[in-house]
Amino acid sequence: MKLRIGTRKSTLALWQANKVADALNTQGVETELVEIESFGDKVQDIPIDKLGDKGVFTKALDEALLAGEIDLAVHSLKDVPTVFPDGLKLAAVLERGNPMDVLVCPVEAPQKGHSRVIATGSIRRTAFWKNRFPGDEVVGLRGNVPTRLEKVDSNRWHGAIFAAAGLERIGYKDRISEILDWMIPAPSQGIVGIVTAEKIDFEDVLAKIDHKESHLCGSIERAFLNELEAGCSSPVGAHADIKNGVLYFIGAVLSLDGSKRLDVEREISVDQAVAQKGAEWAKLLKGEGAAELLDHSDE
Ligand SMILES: NCc1[nH]cc(CCC(=O)O)c1CC(=O)O
Repeated sequence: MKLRIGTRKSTLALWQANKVADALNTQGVETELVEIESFGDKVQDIPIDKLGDKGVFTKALDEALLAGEIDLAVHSLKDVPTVFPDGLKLAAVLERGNPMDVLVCPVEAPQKGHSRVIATGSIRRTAFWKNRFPGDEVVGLRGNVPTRLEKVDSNRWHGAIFAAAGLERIGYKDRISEILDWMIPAPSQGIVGIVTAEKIDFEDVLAKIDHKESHLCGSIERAFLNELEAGCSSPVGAHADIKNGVLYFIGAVLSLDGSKRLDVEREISVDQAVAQKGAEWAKLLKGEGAAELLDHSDE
């Protein structure tokens, strides 16, 4: 058996696909990488949230799975919509990397100006930043990780926000200026996910490489996002973490401008933790008006 692993072509995507290949090879399974370009990679100059449909990074790989051209697709799980197309599923995840958001400052001192300028293409990061620093200006930023790093240096903004995992994976750990430990990460940030067809004959080998705790945390965070009918470009943060048999969860929904914010924080025993808990906790925020906050986010 030789499994065909579908991946996007960015350095980060290839690192993640190779990580899955290594895990499978360790189980004695041969693999081959199939590189596929996604819509989100082709169109680099339009903000992510303006590209339309959910799944701008996943659709081309979904289609290849459904057409039987690949056996599995590897994604940053945070880019994967919470609802799968018919016939596909999240089959396994690797152990989570660093889930945090971080600030990268330019190599040369930032430009002087009236207010600090922070760059990010993410609606969630913008809302969290504005919530904490309402006086700062936030400007858009797109492209893959190396492109975004070049832009920070050439524009000399005060900083730009990145996922720590993305930087660490492709050798830019030393560019991290500050860990934003107050910012709640995107649901599933730092998790590599493996998507397959619903029915496959290599379920047993995926079960062996699946990291159960990361899978559980990611599923709870995704259920939280799904219950809010929100996606990866919504001002929603969620993070679950397991320590000594206890699962700690924090989640928040913000208004686009960061001026309003609803939070939920819970601790439960891992024995009681199921994906559905995320939906339960999202319902608590809906009861406080989360849906209305998000409604205004689509404009
Ligand atoms: N939206 C792009 C994206 N998708 C996954 C990662 C990083 C890896 C991860 O979070 O798992 C990144 C880069 C970033 O947000 O800076």
